Amino acid sequence: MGRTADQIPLFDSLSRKCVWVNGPIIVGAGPSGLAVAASLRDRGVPFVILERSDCIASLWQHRTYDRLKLHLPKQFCHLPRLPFAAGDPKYPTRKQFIVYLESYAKHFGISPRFNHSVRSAWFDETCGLWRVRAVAVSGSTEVEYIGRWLVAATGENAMKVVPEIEGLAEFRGSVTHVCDYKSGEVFAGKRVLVVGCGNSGMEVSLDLCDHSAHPSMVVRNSVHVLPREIYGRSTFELGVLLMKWLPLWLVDFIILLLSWLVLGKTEKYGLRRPRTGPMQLKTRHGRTPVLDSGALDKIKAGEIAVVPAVKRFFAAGNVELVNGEILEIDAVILATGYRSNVASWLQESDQLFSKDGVPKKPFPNGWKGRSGLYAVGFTGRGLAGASTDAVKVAEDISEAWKEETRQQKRVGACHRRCISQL
Ligand SMILES: Cc1cc2nc3c(=O)[nH]c(=O)nc-3n(C[C@H](O)[C@H](O)[C@H](O)COP(=O)(O)OP(=O)(O)OC[C@H]3O[C@@H](n4cnc5c(N)ncnc54)[C@H](O)[C@@H]3O)c2cc1C
Ligand SMILES: NC(=O)C1=CN([C@@H]2O[C@H](COP(=O)(O)OP(=O)(O)OC[C@H]3O[C@@H](n4cnc5c(N)ncnc54)[C@H](OP(=O)(O)O)[C@@H]3O)[C@@H](O)[C@H]2O)C=CC1
Ligand SMILES: O=C(O)C(=O)Cc1c[nH]c2ccccc12
Repeated sequence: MGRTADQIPLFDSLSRKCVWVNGPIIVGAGPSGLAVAASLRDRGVPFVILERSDCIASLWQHRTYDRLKLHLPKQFCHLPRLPFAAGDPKYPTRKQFIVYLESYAKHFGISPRFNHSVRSAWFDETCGLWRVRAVAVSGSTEVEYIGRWLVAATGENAMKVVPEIEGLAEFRGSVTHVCDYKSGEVFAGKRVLVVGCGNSGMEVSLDLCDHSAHPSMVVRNSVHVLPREIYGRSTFELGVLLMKWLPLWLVDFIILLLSWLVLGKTEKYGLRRPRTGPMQLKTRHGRTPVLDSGALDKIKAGEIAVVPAVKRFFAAGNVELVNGEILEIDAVILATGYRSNVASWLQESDQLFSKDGVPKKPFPNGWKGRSGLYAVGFTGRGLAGASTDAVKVAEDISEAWKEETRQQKRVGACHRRCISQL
């Protein structure tokens, strides 16, 4: 591991090492971690990024399916200070997005410490510093990073949600969470139950159809399905534009009217709409509407069956639904969502985060805690929300870092806080 003057090992033992970081410690090298790092680099502030995986943007590299594309136009998905290449399409593919993020990291000279899984982080009142313990995934080494600022950038998708459904553990066929799904190829000819009808459940069901599998999709609740584009214009872009002039309820009214013209009544196909409009649900509750990329046509054609909630699975390979119907199935794909893991590693007394691992204060106020704690990318607003957070966090840390650096220079070049030994 390379050492720079900003990261000085304080003491080494066989299994534990202490590293002083003259700048923020960023946890997570996804788009949020990269965005805040780039914004800090721009302001001349040093940092360390700790990443549990072996690459940047591990969600996109290891935990997404082959056919995935950004579902918002690229101008809403780029990170601060570096837009997508002009040659990239309006909706970059997963691969193009990864290439963009790799070049982003290279452009800003960002080299995260990979295979470093943060297990705990707490603020040590005695020295006024954050103490962040990471385990090097390859071996038994534990490294403690110590610094004045901590940025949580581990994302809203750090852990898969696996529901507890009776009989699921005994079910004889394959059970996969969508984060391990790559393509429908391996399911050709199989009857597959897709649990969940968010963007993942809908697109995986479509992918299964395209690979000659037979999906049934569980829809247990209401859901907003919108066309990805309305008459050639991104629905999201239209929503953002209208929101500049009109109240949210009116924006929703217009979007729902246009969606009805393009898609027809989704209720006819078992996709009941929530009472609250799609943009209100997204901005107030973080519930993303489905931006349809072709699944609805397959539902209309009967190639994707919409079914109600699951009551229980049977070991023999069938499933009972809440309406009493029994389906024979070969495999289950859980498209049941994700959650934050912040509560599992961050101990904080001032409670920037709720017990669910997301900031308590709603956007745009959830980015700053006390004692040098920050959050980037927990806004429920995708990549644009992460970029907004990142710029604010970098500005704030940069001011504090410059002030501390000036003070240190005044006191003497080598002045450093006293750090207790482990
Ligand atoms: C399938 C999918 C598609 C999406 N598509 C879009 C889209 O088109 N447009 C849009 O705006 N948003 C989209 N989103 C929203 C999504 O939130 C962003 O795309 C984005 O990846 C979030 O970036 P992030 O850095 O906050 O989190 P992540 O990308 O999840 O990155 C967090 C990083 O932190 C690391 N990490 C976690 N815990 C630890 C730990 N304890 N120690 C060290 N490292 C840790 C992880 O390994 C990961 O690399 C999508 C989400 C999903 C799941
Ligand atoms: N760029 C793109 O094209 C894509 C973007 N994404 C994004 O990734 C994020 C995650 O999306 P996604 O993976 O779809 O997760 P979501 O959290 O959006 O959806 C989870 C789905 O699972 C359902 N569910 C959860 N538990 C159960 C259960 N026990 N029984 C039945 N249904 C259940 C939920 O239903 P309920 O509403 O009733 O809780 C919901 O329909 C979103 O922000 C999404 O926009 C995802 C895929 C593609
Ligand atoms: O894909 C996601 O998770 C997003 O959060 C992107 C997004 C932000 N605001 C929206 C409004 C409607 C549809 C998608 C999004």
